[in-house]
Amino acid sequence: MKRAENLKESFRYAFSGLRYAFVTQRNLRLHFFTAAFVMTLGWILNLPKREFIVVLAAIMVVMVAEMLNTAVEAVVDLASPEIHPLAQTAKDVAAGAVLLAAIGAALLGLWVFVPRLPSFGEEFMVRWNNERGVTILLLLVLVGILLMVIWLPRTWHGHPTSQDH
Ligand SMILES: Nc1ncnc2c1ncn2[C@@H]1O[C@H](COP(=O)(O)OP(=O)(O)OP(=O)(O)O)[C@@H](O)[C@H]1O
Repeated sequence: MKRAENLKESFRYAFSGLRYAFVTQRNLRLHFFTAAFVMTLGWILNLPKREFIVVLAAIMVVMVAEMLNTAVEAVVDLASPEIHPLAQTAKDVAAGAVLLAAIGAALLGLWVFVPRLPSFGEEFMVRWNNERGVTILLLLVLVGILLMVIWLPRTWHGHPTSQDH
């Protein structure tokens, strides 16, 4: 069995896992783009700090659930490559956890953002007039993430089991 020799190695393996999940899991990439979009929207709408933190926590819960789901899928495929009812249970329950987290985050997002959307145009103009540089930078970052979400999987073959799901 391969073991991490020190803290640096542990981080390297952890980052490798993050990269693997990001590159191979379409849903995780979608969550990542949604997170960037929601945070930009929150910044434009001048969301109070406390609400920003709650939104951020919900985003993290969804992403962590998606990564654990990916780990469960890999372990199940290793332990039971053939069809088995328990393998199905494990994968379905893990997928259900992601769904639950995503529904919670979506409801929370609606609750926080919908009442503020009517003032979007006004708030955007305030940001645009006072902080044009940051606004343009954030919009460019969003486009960059979108391009990365679309193109990254085609350029990375760094893991023996990497394939787009
Ligand atoms: N070994 C197995 N035995 C029985 N059912 C399985 C098995 N592997 C997968 N399934 C069923 O197929 C579904 C899809 O499994 P799969 O491994 O393709 O996940 P996936 O669609 O790639 O998930 P994701 O989109 O999150 O990556 C599972 O939820 C489960 O119901």
